[in-house]
Amino acid sequence: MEKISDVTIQPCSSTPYIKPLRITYTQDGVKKIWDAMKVHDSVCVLLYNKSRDCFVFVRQFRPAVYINSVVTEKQADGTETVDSAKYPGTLGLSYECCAGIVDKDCSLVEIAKMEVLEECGYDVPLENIQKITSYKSGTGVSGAMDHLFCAEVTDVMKTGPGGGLKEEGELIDLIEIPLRESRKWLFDEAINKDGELILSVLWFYDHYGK
Ligand SMILES: Nc1nc(=O)c2ncn([C@@H]3O[C@H](COP(=O)(O)OP(=O)(O)O[C@H]4O[C@H](CO)[C@@H](O)[C@H](O)[C@H]4O)[C@@H](O)[C@H]3O)c2[nH]1
Ligand SMILES: [Mg+2]
Repeated sequence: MEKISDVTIQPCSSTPYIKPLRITYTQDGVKKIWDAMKVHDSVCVLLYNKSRDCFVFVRQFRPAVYINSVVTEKQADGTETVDSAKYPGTLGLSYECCAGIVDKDCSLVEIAKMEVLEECGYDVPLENIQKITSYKSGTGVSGAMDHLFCAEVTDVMKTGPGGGLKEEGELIDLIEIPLRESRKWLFDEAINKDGELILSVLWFYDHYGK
């Protein structure tokens, strides 16, 4: 099983955000091919606002969520289109913890702090940010590391509007979910959520005995 050799990695095409690759290798004497992706590692921060006993999440339009929620139509020139009258943009809205890619030369917790300020407008002291865990995500396709944190904030720490970096085209809504309503909300399958949000909130219940 673990006898891997002759590994090669070849690019298909590449962007600053993702790099699709074809990997060939020999496993237990059998030649194999696997198509995968290099992506950035990421940090993800569960925000709990103590002043109002609520979680603070972000809501964004995620193109990847959208195109995987609709039926596409193949055009004569080979492109695919989506009938947006039939499939509204709401299908691509996703609720997530504040999160960002690890693309700066500073510590993970410092990146977490920056993302909280950029996306949610809270200036949270580093000592209020605690590590939950790190794990491999998307193991079939990317296998990047996700580093999960939890930050306790108060209304006093809210120094800006959040909403993401306008110069990078980010458009982010802040959504507050009261702790007392969160269990039902967490398992409402009609609401698109990232798995790291569910994991972080379950950790919160366990850690704080809620
Ligand atoms: N991906 C991408 N493709 C583009 O074509 C593309 N074009 C521009 N961009 C820019 O990249 C930046 C990405 O923003 P973040 O650093 O905040 O990262 P997120 O997209 O929020 O992703 C995080 O949160 C997700 C949900 O929890 C997790 O799944 C990820 O692992 C986790 O990293 C933005 O400035 C965006 O304008 C693209 N980004
Ligand atoms: Mg983000």
